[in-house]
Amino acid sequence: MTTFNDSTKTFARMYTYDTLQDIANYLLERTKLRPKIAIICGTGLGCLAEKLTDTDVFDYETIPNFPVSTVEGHAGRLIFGYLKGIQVMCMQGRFHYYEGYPLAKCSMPVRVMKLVGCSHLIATNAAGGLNPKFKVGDIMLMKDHINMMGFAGNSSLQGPNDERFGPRFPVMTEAYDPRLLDVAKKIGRDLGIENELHEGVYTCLGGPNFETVAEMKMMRLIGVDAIGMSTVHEIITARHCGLTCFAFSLITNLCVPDYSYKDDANHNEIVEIGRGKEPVLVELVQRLVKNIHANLK
Ligand SMILES: O=P(O)(O)O[C@H]1O[C@H](CO)[C@@H](O)[C@H]1O
Ligand code: HPA
Repeated sequence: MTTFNDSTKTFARMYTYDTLQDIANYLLERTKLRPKIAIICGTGLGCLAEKLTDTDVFDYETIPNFPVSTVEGHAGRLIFGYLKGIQVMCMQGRFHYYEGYPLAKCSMPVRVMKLVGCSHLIATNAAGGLNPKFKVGDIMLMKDHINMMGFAGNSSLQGPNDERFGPRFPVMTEAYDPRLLDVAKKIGRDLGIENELHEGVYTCLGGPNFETVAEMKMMRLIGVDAIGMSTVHEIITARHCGLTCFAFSLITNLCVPDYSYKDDANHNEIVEIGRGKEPVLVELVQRLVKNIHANLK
């Protein structure tokens, strides 16, 4: 019988440094672009990738050893291109634990980004707003996260550690780069959206079910502001291999810890909210990319 731990270790062994280097080489041999900045598009946020110009596009199924996206709102393409003249690589569609992929597999594209030559990761997601100040359509800049799945003994870094990626015990105290957080807040003020922009703590639950009222109450008690089903393991993998990280959540629904609240979360609406916020999200990411590029060493 295959146990949870066996399959996690199997995937960790499957995505060895050499296998991931082969994937990176496959891409580098097929694009002339050498981006330093990688972007992961969350549910309904694929519009960011549509803004790239002069692109080289790789459908996930054409990349050796790459998983495929199975979720509505995640196109399943890796795109190299220019965002307002700056080279980026963009995942239009990510992998989630509830799709049946172990966390190491969900976040293995982050190591490919590193091996392609990226130094920065911008991760985006759709999330349920638990902080009562949040409204649907607001943006929460991720200041920190609580790794609930890690508490349960599940990590993208489980299994043998390859020091070429990073240390066995990586530090997570500055998982989200404080300078980029300040830059994003300034961009928010410049765009006049400071009233819709918050900072907060995100958590990733395994999904695919949304939360019970009791679970929401518990999350609020421990300091969570927004709940999703992604990003945390990507950031952990990215920090492990030395990428500078920035992430934000688009609040697509409210998590109201009250049995009388009847407006339940719904995936189709979550996708639509993301699409509706396209102009402001694209502008935020474009300005952030410009700032990162200007400060590259
Ligand atoms: O985190 P992203 O990929 O944005 O997607 C979020 O939206 C989906 C639920 O509608 C879940 O997959 C959740 O994680
Ligand atoms: N809970 C968990 N994940 C989510 C939610 C939510 O309310 N909204 C979008 N992703």
